[in-house]
Amino acid sequence: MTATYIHPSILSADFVNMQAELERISDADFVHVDVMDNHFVPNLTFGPQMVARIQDVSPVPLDVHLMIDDPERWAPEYAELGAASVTFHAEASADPVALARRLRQIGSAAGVAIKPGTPLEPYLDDLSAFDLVLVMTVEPGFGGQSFMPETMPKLRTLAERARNAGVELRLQVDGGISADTIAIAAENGANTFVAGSAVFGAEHPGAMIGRLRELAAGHQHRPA
Ligand SMILES: O=C(CO)[C@H](O)[C@H](O)COP(=O)(O)O
Ligand SMILES: [Fe+2]
Repeated sequence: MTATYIHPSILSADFVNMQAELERISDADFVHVDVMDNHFVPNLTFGPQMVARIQDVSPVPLDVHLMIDDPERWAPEYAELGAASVTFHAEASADPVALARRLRQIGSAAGVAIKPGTPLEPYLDDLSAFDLVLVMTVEPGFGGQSFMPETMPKLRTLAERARNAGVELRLQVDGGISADTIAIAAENGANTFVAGSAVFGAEHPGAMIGRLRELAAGHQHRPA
């Protein structure tokens, strides 16, 4: 059975009590850290200094999601501060393959993200350049939005292309993932699940992480 990974998004955490919030999700595989610059998306979170402090105190490794312009300028900083994976948006990058190579050289896993309306085709021949592909299941910018099922064919195509090419990829979904939607994403090929409001809004985040993991594992993608 392929591993499934649950990444709570701290976008839905209490920013003033970040260390305590990180402790609440210590059962997770990774913590998903949304960096927004108010240019690439109409929202603003934090930058490298805050992420470095999160890296210092987090009980689980960091999965950084950069929703920023000019990732060539900034993404390497997040790899250098020790993030386990750094994912930048294809729409914002001048050369996604070159940037992924740089991130790997620094020592982090390299991820590329695409918005719901962005076609997959330009990247399908370069899958081996990446460790992770993030298919956004909402328009990036805000937590608490509804899952967009129309993104699922892209995920399925990606899963099939990666398998046919023999490329081991983490296929990540982000946006609207909950106990109601995780099964459909798993069935369509996702193995790495970001969940913000579903985890931090739960009475017991650890129990919700366990439940999401079980649901994902029980609905794994079956190749056609
Ligand atoms: O990248 C993001 C938004 O752009 C967040 O990771 C995502 O929205 C998580 O929040 P939720 O699970 O509540 O949808
Ligand atoms: Fe995210």
